[in-house]
Amino acid sequence: MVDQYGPIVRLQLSGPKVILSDPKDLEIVYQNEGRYPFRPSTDLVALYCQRNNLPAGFAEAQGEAWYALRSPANKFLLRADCATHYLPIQNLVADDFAQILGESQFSPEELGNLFFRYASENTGVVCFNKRLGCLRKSTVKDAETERFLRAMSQKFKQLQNSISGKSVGHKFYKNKTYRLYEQASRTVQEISTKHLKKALSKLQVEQNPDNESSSLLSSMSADPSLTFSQIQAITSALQNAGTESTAKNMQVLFYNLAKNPDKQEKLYEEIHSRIGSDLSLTKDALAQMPYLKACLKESFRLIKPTIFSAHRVLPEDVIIQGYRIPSGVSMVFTQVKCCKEYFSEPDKFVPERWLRSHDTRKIENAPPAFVNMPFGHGPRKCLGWRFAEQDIYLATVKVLQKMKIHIRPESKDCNFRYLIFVEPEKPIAFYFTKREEVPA
Ligand code: HEM
Repeated sequence: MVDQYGPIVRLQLSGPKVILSDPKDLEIVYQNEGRYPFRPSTDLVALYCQRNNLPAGFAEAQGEAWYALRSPANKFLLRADCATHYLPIQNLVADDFAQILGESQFSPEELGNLFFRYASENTGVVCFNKRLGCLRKSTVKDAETERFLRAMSQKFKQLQNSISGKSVGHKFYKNKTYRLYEQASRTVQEISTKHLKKALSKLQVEQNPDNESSSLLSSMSADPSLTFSQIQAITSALQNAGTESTAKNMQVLFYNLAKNPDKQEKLYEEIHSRIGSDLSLTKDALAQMPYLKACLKESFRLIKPTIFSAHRVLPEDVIIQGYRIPSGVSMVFTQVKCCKEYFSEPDKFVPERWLRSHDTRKIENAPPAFVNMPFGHGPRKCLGWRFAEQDIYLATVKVLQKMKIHIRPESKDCNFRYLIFVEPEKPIAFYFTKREEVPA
């Protein structure tokens, strides 16, 4: 539609929606979003909260209710070192992930699940200060963790059904989609409440004032203004928003690296020159890996939008491309057009375009600021973006230290679709070979 109608498109989809694709227009939207940016929530989640007399979850809350959760979470999560604090334990998570990939052959579906387990283990570490065991071998799997993972997947599946139009009835009565979503949400809530209570009481026993702000949980538990249910709302949001999103975007990066073996090799050389084939990824090593960061940035650029739900509804009317858009109309961002305008060979995976020049320390022919916004922007920007990037860097580094990433011919031209997050239309058939082996 953007190709056919231009940078602004009006759609009638259960109310008017405007699709924007020019980064300059995105800038106008963000400049006018106000103190409490309004991102419409999915109706299934809103209905679940309403029908169960629950307050709106963090990602669904609006106005002051949203700010009351976001502001204490920001205290820790906007710190530059919030994610690097978890590097030692998350290196171990990534080691497990790489080891599993190297040990067996997996079907594309099993691989998709493995990415999800990796991301879930990492959010577990942040939310509960512990390993949940999502990557354990089948013989020693923890029954409760398995129940938790099944319930999390079920929540996403039903959310996708509701968004893709496969379910309409949930709006009017408790249909199958709604019932499955409700049941799964209750299971997730039950298990995560147990983990959270345990983690907080462990912190009280071990209380060490010097350490108070070292983890998200200790920083929140040291904040007297936060109640248990507020802490729970924040950790639930991190779990809901941080697993599928990371798992799916990580697959996109692996796909781009597999399709571009020369870039993969260049990345391997950077990794090898900094930490060899066995060492852990440290904050200092990460700071010296510009190509790794460029690869992720380029992967985000190629696939954007990374998630489909970063809409905005503005508090006042706004003029965009000469049209008055009334307040209350939902605006959706897609950035197809700007790719063609601002990047040479826009369909190619070229991480080099994000590297800074040695002399000027600037990116040559830098595109406008709002061209690549994988985590959104402004006060409502993704709360876990540092974690997301770190999780993906860790997995990529640990896998490439030992292996090469390939895709089987049936996945060579994979199409991606946008439901809640970007995802491959069919699970991607990756396979991995040890570095010393000759690829199949
Ligand atoms: C590659 C992975 C990820 C991508 C691409 C992504 C992207 C986004 C985007 C685009 C938004 C909407 C921002 C806006 O409306 O301006 C968002 C919101 C959010 N994300 Fe992420 N995200 C990722 C991973 C994570 C992780 C790992 C966490 C937590 C550990 C997380 C937590 C959140 C939360 C809590 C929100 C809601 C923020 C709010 O409403 O105030 N995300 N994410």
